[in-house]
Amino acid sequence: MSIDISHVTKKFGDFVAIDDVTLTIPTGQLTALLGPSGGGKSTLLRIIAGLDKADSGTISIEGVDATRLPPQKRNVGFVFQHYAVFKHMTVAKNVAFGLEIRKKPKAEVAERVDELLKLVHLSQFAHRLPAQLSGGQRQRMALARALAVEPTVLLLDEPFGALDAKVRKELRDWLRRLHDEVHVTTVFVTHDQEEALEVADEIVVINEGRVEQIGSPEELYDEPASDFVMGFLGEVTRLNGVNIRPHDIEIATVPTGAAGASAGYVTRLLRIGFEVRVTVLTEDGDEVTVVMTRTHARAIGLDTDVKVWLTPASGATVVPAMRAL
Ligand SMILES: Nc1ncnc2c1ncn2[C@@H]1O[C@H](COP(=O)(O)OP(=O)(O)OP(=O)(O)O)[C@@H](O)[C@H]1O
Repeated sequence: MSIDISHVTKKFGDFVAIDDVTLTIPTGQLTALLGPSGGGKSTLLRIIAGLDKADSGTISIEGVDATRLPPQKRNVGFVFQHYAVFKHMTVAKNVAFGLEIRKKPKAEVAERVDELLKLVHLSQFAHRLPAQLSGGQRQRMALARALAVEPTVLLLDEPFGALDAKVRKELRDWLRRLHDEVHVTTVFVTHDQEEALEVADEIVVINEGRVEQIGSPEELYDEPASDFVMGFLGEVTRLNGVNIRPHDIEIATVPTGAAGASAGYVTRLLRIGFEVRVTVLTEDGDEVTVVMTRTHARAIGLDTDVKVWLTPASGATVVPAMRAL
């Protein structure tokens, strides 16, 4: 069972926001939709939720054809970046809302709200108003509210986007742990590669309305299918017509005799903590970035204007360069 998206296309006027996307999102996993701004991630999430209608194609959720179902019949919970909370209701009432409109017995609602507030570590704030919570606490409340009705699928659109870096990181760890406890199929949109790499079981890279690659964080990082994916999931530099990660280049101050070594001169050395970022202008005219430890740079006597030889480290990920960096 899963979310099956088949040949979905969505246009806004002449603009193709989602271009014939076919994709299976596995049950019980945490899947990230990752890509640059405007790539179509939110549109695809809204189509899964039923908030937007695809022009063509089908969506099935856990074996049920949801293509024509309204959002409230899809059994999905959502959380958006700026979540609309009921400002005049306490945290507990906000979480209870979905259950109360479904006319669940009072005792059952109270029990479930208690359980959910515990899960999101907000029990002591049950009687506060949302305005008396921090941004991170408010997003946790939003998640409890979305989980209250036991959705089959939880959809999160940049849920931590508006929070500062430290709180984002805390919530990210927390979301991972929460997911390990409840295992509800979760799809979240992010443009932050670090967030996706840290949290997701599976990442779907979306660009210009199309799926560029699907895989685990390791697969995407180690075996990117294109220079776009490689560049989006980490830093890249260009050496001899291939894209390569700066820490995957070996640098020597004496000729190594290795086939395909590129000779050049160090033009800049920048020390950042324990790392050194070295810029090398090769004889072929490439400006290459190499990242290494300070100790290593010192040991080989690296400095500006020193002549060096660059080779890809063995086992380095390299992808033919197709477009400008
Ligand atoms: N209601 C709309 N009317 C017209 N164009 C739209 C509409 N909604 C989205 N678009 C366009 O569709 C494209 C995809 O938008 P979408 O919000 O899905 O991208 P995204 O990948 O989620 O980006 P972001 O990270 O910036 O939210 C964008 O170019 C956007 O301008």
